[in-house]
Amino acid sequence: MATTVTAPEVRARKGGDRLVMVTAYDAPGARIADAAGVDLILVGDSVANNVLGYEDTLQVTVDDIAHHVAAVGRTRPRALVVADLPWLSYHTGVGDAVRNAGRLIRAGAGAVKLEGGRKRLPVVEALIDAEIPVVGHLGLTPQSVLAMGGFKVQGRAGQAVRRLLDEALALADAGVFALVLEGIPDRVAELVTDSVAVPTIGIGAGAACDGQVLVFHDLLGLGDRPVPKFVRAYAALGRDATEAIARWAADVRSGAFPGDAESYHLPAETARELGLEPHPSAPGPAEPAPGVPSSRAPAPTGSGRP
Ligand SMILES: Nc1nc(=O)c2c([nH]1)NC[C@@H]1CN(c3ccc(C(=O)N[C@@H](CCC(=O)O)C(=O)O)cc3)CN21
Ligand SMILES: CC(C)C(=O)C(=O)O
Ligand SMILES: [Mg+2]
Repeated sequence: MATTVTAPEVRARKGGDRLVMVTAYDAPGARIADAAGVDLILVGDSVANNVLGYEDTLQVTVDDIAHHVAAVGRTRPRALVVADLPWLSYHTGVGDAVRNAGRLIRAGAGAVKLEGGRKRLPVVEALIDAEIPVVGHLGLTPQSVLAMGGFKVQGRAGQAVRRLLDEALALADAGVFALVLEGIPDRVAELVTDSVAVPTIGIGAGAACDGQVLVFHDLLGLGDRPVPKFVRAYAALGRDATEAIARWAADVRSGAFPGDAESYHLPAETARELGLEPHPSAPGPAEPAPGVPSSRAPAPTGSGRP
C-alpha cells in the first residue's frame, strides 16, 4: 500500500516537481482523482456550485463540508485531503475557527484551507498551534464575492500587487505549508512564487506557480455553465453521460433493454414443474444442496447485446 502524501512532503516540493491538486466532493470523485496520481485532493467549498446547485460558495456550512470530507476520506486516498473552511467558520473568532477545523480533521481531512491574508493571521497561527496544517488562499477569493463585487481578477494595480506579495509573505511566515493563488496575472503569481518559501498552487494564476489546481467538474467537462478562462477541459463527461442515458432510454422504449444477459432465468427443472418452456439459457437444477456437485447449465447462447 502506498503511503499518504503529508503536509511536510508538500511543503518540501517548493521549486521541485510541480504539485497537482484537484477538487473532489465524494467517494467516486476521490477514487478517480487518486487513481490519476494527484498529490492533493481539495474538498472545496466549490461543492456549493458544482454539486449543491448554489450560485456562490457563501451557502455551504461546516456540516456540508464535513459530510463531503467524510465521503472522500472513506476511500483512503494516497493524496493529501485538504478541506476548505467555509465562509463564517473562521471569521467569528479563533476558538470557533479551531473547533470548526478540528471537525473537518476528524471527518477525514489532513489539512484545511482558508481564504485571506493579514487579517487571518491570528486564525492561521491558532490552527497551527493546534497542530492542524493550513493552506492559504489569496487573490480572487470566492468567499469575498460580495466585497469584491463579483468574481474579478485581483492584483492588477501596483498597490494591489504589493499588498498581495506582502500578504503571501506574512502567511508563509505564519506557517502555511502551501498557498493557493487564484485569479491573478501570471507575472504577479511568478513574483509571489519567487518570493515565498512555500509552494504556490495556482488556478488562473499562470504557469510559474509550484503547482496547479482545478475544479473536478471543470476539468472533466461535467459543468452546466460556461467555465472561466483559466479552465482547460480534458473530457466532456457531461455530454457523454447525457448521450449514454439517452441511448439507454431509447433501448427501454424500443424493448431492446433489458436483454437475456441482463435478466435472471428460471431453472429448467422449475420451468418444467410449472409446465413452462425452459429458457434456452436457463441454469441447471434449482437450488442444489450445498457442496453437491451439479451438472452445469449449458452456457448462454447469446450475449443478449446488439
Ligand atoms: N466550477 C467552478 N470552477 C471554479 O473555478 C470555481 C467554482 N466553480 N466555484 C468557486 C469559485 C468561483 N470561481 C470563479 C468563478 C468565476 C470566475 C470568472 O468568471 N472570472 C472571469 C474573470 C473576469 C475578470 O476579472 O477579468 C473570467 O472571465 O474568467 C472566476 C472564478 C472559482 N471557483
Ligand atoms: C478553486 C479552489 C482553489 C477552491 O478553493 C475550491 O474549489 O473551493
Ligand atoms: Mg474554495
